[in-house]
Amino acid sequence: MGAGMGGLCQSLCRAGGDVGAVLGPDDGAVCRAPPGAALEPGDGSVVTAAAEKIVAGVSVGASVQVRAVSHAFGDAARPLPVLDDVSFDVPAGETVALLGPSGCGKSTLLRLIAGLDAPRAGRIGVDHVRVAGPDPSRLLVFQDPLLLPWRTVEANVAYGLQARGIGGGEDRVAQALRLVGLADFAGAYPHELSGGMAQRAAFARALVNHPRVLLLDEPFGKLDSLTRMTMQEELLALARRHAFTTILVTHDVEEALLLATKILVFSPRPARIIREVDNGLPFPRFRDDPAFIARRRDILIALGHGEEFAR
Ligand SMILES: Nc1ncnc2c1ncn2[C@@H]1O[C@H](COP(=O)(O)OP(=O)(O)OP(=O)(O)O)[C@@H](O)[C@H]1O
Repeated sequence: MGAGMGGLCQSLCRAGGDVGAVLGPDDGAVCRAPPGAALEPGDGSVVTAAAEKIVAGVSVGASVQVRAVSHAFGDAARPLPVLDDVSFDVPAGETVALLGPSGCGKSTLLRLIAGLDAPRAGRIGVDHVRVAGPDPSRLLVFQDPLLLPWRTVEANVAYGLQARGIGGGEDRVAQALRLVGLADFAGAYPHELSGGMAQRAAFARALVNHPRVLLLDEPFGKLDSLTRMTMQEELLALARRHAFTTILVTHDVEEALLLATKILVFSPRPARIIREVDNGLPFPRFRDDPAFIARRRDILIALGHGEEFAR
């Protein structure tokens, strides 16, 4: 993704806010209004302001509000509580990392922000507008690239646009492939790609939709450590240059510290935020920086690791 990323900010950035209720500042109240219902006046102005910025070419990510979100699977007789009163904000253009034990509820939270499921309690907003369902401005990228094996890279990336009936997609597809450094592999099939290239294609498939919020669920989890480092650097460059908002689920504390401006540490299921780390380390960040090491130790201890493993 390093090459060819310049000059694409305008194309990546467009209005894509949901039409729904407005979320206010940290009121934390459990939402009883149906999705799409206005909770407070003034919703239109937020979207309009964002659209104006985008037209002016400044643009970019959307802010995300998570307010008193609780969620459970199962039914009333046998509920499986997964999220417990989770609240946080992600300012537009920033990267927040979610860390926590396996099975605590991180992916569930991403799915709720994506609008694939509705929280049982609480509210989620994008630019203070309530999330009422999935939207191409908020996209998930998974650990597994999930490419369609019978389609070329280009056709995989174009798939979402075609499904939505968006014409003139060729330029957008070419742009997205350039952005992730796969321009020369547009005609390749997934089986001809390395793991890293396949994951780049998955990123291109998201970027072609001009997302304002990228939801990344352990996106580098299956890559070897060197490819992983390269992809981390490339994601960082991409996110910083284009300023989309990123919410990253990872098990890798160093990855969180390298990429995120804020790190949220969750308890075992049902996930509660047990530690919030403001990661104001300047870029470029170095793993051997004493401040980096201190934060790493702090987070590992919050995750329940003993002193000897936290060093
Ligand atoms: N659709 C579902 N129906 C029932 N239970 C589910 C569903 N999705 C997830 N769960 C359960 O919810 C809990 C949280 O799952 P989730 O995938 O959100 O955890 P996670 O923190 O992302 O885990 P990991 O880090 O291992 O990926 C788990 O106990 C899981 O079995």
